[in-house]
Amino acid sequence: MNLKSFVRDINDFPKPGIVFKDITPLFNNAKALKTASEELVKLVNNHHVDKVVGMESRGFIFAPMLASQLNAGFVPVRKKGKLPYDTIGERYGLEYGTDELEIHVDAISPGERVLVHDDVLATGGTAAAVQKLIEKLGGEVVQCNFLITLEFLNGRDKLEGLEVASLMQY
Ligand SMILES: O=P(O)(O)OC[C@H]1O[C@H](OP(=O)(O)OP(=O)(O)O)[C@H](O)[C@@H]1O
Ligand SMILES: Nc1ncnc2[nH]cnc12
Repeated sequence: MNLKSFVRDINDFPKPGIVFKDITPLFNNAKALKTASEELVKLVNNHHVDKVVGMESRGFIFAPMLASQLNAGFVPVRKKGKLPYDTIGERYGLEYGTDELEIHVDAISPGERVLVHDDVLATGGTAAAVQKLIEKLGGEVVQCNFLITLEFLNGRDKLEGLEVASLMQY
C-alpha cells in the first residue's frame, strides 16, 4: 500500500513559506490507518521498550497504540502548563516557531528503555527537547520513531547517536 498517497501538502500552513504535511487523509482511511499502525510496530524491530513517549498533539495518535502493542507504558509529553503533577520542562525551536514541552517527574524511572514517537520529524527541535527530558529522568532513548521524516530539514543532525526510523521520507 502506498501510504504517501494519503499525505497531502498544504502550502503556507501554519505560516507563509511552510509546506505542511497533512496526515488526516491517512487517519480517515481504514486500510491506511491499519497499515500505518502495523508498519510502525514493525519499525521498532527487536528493541525492548519499557515506555513509549508521545508528543502533544499529533504524537498522541499512534503512541498509545505502539505502547499497547509493545507491552510498554505510554507517557505524554505536553505543551507547557497542561500536565497536572510536578514537571520538568525544556524550551525548543521547531520549523515554524518556539515552545516549551513538559513531562511528569515520575513518568520514567532511571534505566528505563524509551521509544520516542511523533508524526513528523522536521528540524528535530521537538524530538531533541524530548530526548533531553527523558535523559534528565535517567531514561535511555532506544529509537525515535516517526510516520514522516522531512530529510531536507536535517532533523537527524539534532539526534546524533540515536536510531531514527520512519515510514515515509521526503
Ligand atoms: O522537528 P520539528 O521542527 O521540531 O517539528 C516537528 C513537530 O512539529 C509538529 O508539532 P506542533 O508543535 O506543530 O504541534 P501539534 O502536533 O500540536 O500540531 C509535529 O507534530 C512535531 O511534533
Ligand atoms: N512541514 C511540516 N508538516 C507537518 N508537520 C510539521 N511539523 C513541523 N514541520 C511540519
